[in-house]
Amino acid sequence: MRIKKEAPVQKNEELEVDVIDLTYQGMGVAKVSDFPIFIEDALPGERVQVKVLKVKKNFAFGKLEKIIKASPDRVQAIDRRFTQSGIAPLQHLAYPKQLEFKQHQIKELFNKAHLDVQVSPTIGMDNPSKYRNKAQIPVRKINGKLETGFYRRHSHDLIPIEDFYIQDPHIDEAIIKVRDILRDYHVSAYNEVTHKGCIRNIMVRYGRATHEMMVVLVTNGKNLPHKEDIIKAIQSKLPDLDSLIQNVNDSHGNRLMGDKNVLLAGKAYIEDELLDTKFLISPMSFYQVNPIQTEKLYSLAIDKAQLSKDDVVVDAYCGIGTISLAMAPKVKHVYGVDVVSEAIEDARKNAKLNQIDNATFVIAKAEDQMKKWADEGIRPNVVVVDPPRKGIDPTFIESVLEMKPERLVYVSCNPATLVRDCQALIDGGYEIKQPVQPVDQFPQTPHVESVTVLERGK
Ligand SMILES: C[S@@+](CC[C@H](N)C(=O)[O-])C[C@H]1O[C@@H](n2cnc3c(N)ncnc32)[C@H](O)[C@@H]1O
Repeated sequence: MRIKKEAPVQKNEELEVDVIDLTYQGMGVAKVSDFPIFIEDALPGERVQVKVLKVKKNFAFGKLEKIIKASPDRVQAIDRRFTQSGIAPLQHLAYPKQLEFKQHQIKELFNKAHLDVQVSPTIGMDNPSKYRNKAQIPVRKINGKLETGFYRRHSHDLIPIEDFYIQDPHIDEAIIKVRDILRDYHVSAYNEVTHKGCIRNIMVRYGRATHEMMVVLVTNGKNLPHKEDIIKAIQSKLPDLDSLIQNVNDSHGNRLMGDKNVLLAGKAYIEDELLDTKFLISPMSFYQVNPIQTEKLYSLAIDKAQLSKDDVVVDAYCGIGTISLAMAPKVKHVYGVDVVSEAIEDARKNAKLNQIDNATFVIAKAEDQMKKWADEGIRPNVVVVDPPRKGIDPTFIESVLEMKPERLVYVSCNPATLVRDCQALIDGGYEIKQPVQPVDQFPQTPHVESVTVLERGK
């Protein structure tokens, strides 16, 4: 007979504990008889008083009530709401320590997989705030008023916020202006319980190099009351706005954007520049959110690819062709693939915009297209991957092993899937000889970006 094990802590219990670690989500970890308690805002080395909020089978969540002994790495938090909303959950950790935490996280995951891989110190920012070039801000009604802000973590309760701390201030300013116009015209905010109300969220993109700006009003259905007046008011309050778009999203659930875009004013895209290359960016296309660090990240990826004039490169998960087009002038041909059709349409336009004629872009799942290219006999010397958090598909790895590129440059935003995929590539004969290089794309948050080079063994 199995005996049900009791958790050693109970809901609402008050405890004094030592914080021993930080989770990959940036929460402090304490243990009571080996049972982990995750505590927001607590740092390793601290002794804290916590109140147990929730007890699950294998762990509990605790609320930090009092810091009894503070870590020397603790700094004054800018605003409690940035932790509550998850905008900047590491704001209380000194920036150099955030960089160490990110390096350590990657190292630990490789160690756990018994892979002997070196990890270099994280490349950080001189000014680790106000860096984001994109915001997607939820809109809700609070106390009868349309508000913009961010959700409390693990909930859909909106906390009104005007200064988002990690976003370019031009974006914060635009959101306040648009919010006030929507209030003036009594446009309703979306209510996800009743599925009624008009504005679901406001997306803003800002080109750091070009200062071009796009505002997207995401609406629950086609109707946008007082459309013409709102367009005029936005143009008057944001005279330099380059693109105003309505995105229709009448889906139930958490999808941020719908499939249909209606151009309200200006262009259907904005332009920006990275590494002396120009890019058109449509509302649905992925574009890295920290342009200063992106240049460092891509320069590293390009250097580490050791490109030469006769090389054929595959850039998988290529988005609007950022890496492909920065590499194209150095090689014979680049093949890019992405599953989002708008991104590939942008990539093709971006090739023309930069007078690049040695890049081919395909709309497909990377795993399907790699197999097709392998079957067609395409044999790249270098494969670059920059996948979403879930990493690369096993069938993609099979095609890499068939194509036998000399190098695979892996740009990763999730060290857990990076390590899993590296393991599969190492099993297939690849080696990691150079240290993995983390680059801090998301200061004040626990997100970790890195570049790893896998070389084909002899
Ligand atoms: C992290 S972004 C990288 C984009 C680009 N390399 C850049 O830096 O701008 C990941 C990209 O993968 C694409 N994507 C997601 N799943 C995919 C799949 N199965 N096959 C191809 N592309 C995919 C997304 O559309 C997105 O553009």
